[in-house]
Amino acid sequence: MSRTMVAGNWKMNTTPSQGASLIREVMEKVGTPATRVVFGVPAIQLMQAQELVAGHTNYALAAQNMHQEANGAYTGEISAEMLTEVGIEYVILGHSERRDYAGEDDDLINVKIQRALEAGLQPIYCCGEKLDIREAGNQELVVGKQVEQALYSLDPDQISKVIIAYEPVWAIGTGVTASKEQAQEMHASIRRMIANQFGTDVAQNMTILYGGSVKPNNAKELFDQPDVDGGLVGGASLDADSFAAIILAAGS
Ligand SMILES: O=C[C@H](O)COP(=O)(O)O
Repeated sequence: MSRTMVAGNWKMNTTPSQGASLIREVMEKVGTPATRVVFGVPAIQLMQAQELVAGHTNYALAAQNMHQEANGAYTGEISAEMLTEVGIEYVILGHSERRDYAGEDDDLINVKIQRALEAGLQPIYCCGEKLDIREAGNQELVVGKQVEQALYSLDPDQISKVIIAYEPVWAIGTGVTASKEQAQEMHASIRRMIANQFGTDVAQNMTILYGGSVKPNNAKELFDQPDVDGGLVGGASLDADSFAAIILAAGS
């Protein structure tokens, strides 16, 4: 299977009707995509959006979060099993906004990843350094620790279902994108870590996405890097023309 994927993370944007229009518009513009396309929609829209993508080759949905327990007295939360029962295939875990605003750390994210995998979801695991870490030149060290804590306890079968999204926090929603060299350097470093821990085959098959101000005008040069397999796109995924252009930039 090809490693390429373009995922949109709508965050807390779009009402259900706006979201349905956006999915329809993107699908109309792109047709059958050559790469996997995933819409990361707000929880309340998942079931309606699932009806729109069901049966369409290469389109799928991601939840933006889920709880680490299978069920129980967790008011306001959504479980992995609830997601899989309605046909959701992916879940975004460890996004920097959840780390910052909900206090999630890599130990918790590790538990969530295991729960997601048990339920049959593919986690899109987000990691990435803040600006002060980048300025100090410690990005490989810090991202390496995140990857180690969140993923190293997985078994070979589990890790083969994980997608990693490298998202430098300083590039998220800022309009400042990592250069193609910076992205490639970090993606290669993450892939090396995966190879060292799980073997070359696992590393070579792993999808590693870049996220952080991906736009139509920078997507191709980022996606052309040998270790950048596509993108996790925030702001630009809310505009059908922009998201369609980014999908097409990923090729196959
Ligand atoms: O999950 C997506 C990232 O947070 C990137 O967001 P952005 O494309 O708006 O910078």
